[in-house]
Amino acid sequence: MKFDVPNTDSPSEKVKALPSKSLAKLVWMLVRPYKKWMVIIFTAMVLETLMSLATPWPLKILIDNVIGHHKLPGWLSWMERVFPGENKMQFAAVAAVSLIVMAAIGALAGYLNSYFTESIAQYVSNDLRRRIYHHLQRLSLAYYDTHQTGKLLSVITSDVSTIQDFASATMMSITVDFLTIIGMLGIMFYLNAGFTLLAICITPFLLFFVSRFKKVMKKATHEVRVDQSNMLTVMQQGLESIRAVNAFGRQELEENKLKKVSMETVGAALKARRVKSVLNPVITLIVAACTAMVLWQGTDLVLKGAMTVGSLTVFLWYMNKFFSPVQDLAKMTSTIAQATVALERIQSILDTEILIADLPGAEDPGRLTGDIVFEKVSFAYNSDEPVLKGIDLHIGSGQRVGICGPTGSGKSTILSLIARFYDTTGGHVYIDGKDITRFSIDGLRSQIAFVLQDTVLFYGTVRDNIAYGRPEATEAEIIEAAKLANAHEFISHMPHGYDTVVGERGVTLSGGQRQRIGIARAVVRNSPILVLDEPTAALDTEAEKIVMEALEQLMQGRTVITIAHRLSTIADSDKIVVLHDGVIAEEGTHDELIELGHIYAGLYNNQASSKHPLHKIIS
Ligand SMILES: Nc1ncnc2c1ncn2[C@@H]1O[C@H](COP(=O)(O)OP(=O)(O)OP(=O)(O)O)[C@@H](O)[C@H]1O
Repeated sequence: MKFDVPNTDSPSEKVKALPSKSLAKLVWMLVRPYKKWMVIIFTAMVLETLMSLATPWPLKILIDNVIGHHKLPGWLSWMERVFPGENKMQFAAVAAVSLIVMAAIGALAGYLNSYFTESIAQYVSNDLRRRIYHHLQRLSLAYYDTHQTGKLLSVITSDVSTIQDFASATMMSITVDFLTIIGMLGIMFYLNAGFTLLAICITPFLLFFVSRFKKVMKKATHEVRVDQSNMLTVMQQGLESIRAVNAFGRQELEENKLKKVSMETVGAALKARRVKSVLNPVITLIVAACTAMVLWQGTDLVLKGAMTVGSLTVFLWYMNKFFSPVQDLAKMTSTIAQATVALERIQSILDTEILIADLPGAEDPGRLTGDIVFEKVSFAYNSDEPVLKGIDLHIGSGQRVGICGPTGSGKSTILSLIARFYDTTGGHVYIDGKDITRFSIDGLRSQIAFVLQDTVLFYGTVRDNIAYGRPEATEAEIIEAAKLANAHEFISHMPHGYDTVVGERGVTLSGGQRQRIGIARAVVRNSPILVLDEPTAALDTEAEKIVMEALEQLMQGRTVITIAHRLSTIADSDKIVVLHDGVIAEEGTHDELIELGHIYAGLYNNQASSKHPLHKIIS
């Protein structure tokens, strides 16, 4: 069977509707594209319920009208016309056939029900995963300063799969159970109103139990999920840093960390289990007491001739079945609690405002020339600790500016502000005379290329890694970029050239080779502003020389801002800025600063003679 899948290919459209105000709204947003399927599912559920409700009636007819001697009820009098005479086995045959027909209709409805429910569950979890990831991709870096990746991963994987299970299994049975309860109550009233009231009287007690336990379950479930996330974080960090763990021989420490969080998860899960285990026996006892009452009183009625044996049998069947959906609903308390907690955790991510967002009317800047002005710029990661204090700086287009200063003086922070990884807490940054907050973020960042201390290689081919700077780059552009970056030669010697897979579990590259791929990536991006954050700091002299040659090619015709501890790297810059404690302590060309004979001069001379990195000397 093949059905059209609703087109939900553009999560960005939906994400615009966020933040979602309530869980119900979030659920509705998720299932809305599948309205047609929901109608099919609901119809199938009603049919399935009707067939299940009708199941005991052939038995009643057999007991009362075939084996017993009661007259057929009015609505079955047509059977006497169709099968005249005393051959009651024909009635039995009709009852038997009707059982099969009902089972067949029920089975078909069940098939449609689970087919579409499973489909919705799969598509909804796909939408949800993509929606969360889409949102995470656009959250400000400040969000990641306070949220661990392991916890976010656990939401995208475990919480989404909890919702999927809930949507495919639990939601369906809850609806069927509700429909069954309503249908049964109607028929039971028809059979014996008194007994039915007995069942109804007990229901509020059951619901009271269920709701009391639901609260406890939800709390326990929440604890379990938090502990599971912690566990994932510990494992992720332990495995990610496996080299450091081995180098320091701290395997046991890492195992103990896992042991601790793992035991906490077990503890929280056991708390939930205690609550869950009490619930079922209580309900089973109540149900048994109720059934015993009907059995006792019902037999009395049958003996007095006030009720037929068939009716009592059917009533008991319903009674038993009536409590089973109620019992199911109670059992589902924990599943519902898990789904609610999962949705809440998902919603807490989706409701996080994208801290750095396009302002209304933000425009694509087009090709910038790269004239950058910092005007009284202040910044603090935490409101009480300013990192930059009133920075005034002009970097002309095509200029090369070097920034140096002791560790923690705010050098990288200045670069982050240019690309709007963070927004200034005071003052403004202008590029080409326009406040950068008036540019669209994507447009602004497309004008900046970064080469950082350590180039991250993504799992994929060398070609893809270079094209990461601009996916539409042609093969010729990629090779040209690699040549400019002094990378073509070593790439050509790799087992599959540009098709060699690198990154995690791919071919391992040396630091210098990685940097040259990073430079090729920046060349391909071809943006007017180039940001170099200690691109050669991790390299030995030989590798540094090759990378510097490549960088020289890359810097041609661009505005370049370089952070360096090794002052020789920035000595020939058009301007050198010395940052100290969040303020610009000195500014000028190398010669001017040497002549000034102050901080820079002292450091340069010291470094030249002792080769000590700047930060060690200053701090
Ligand atoms: N994401 C962050 N959250 C909170 N504080 C931060 C964050 N990043 C940096 N800082 C703090 O801001 C200050 C400036 O950091 P920054 O990375 O800009 O310095 P830097 O001069 O580039 O240092 P380094 O030379 O070591 O790279 C430091 O005190 C640092 O601890």
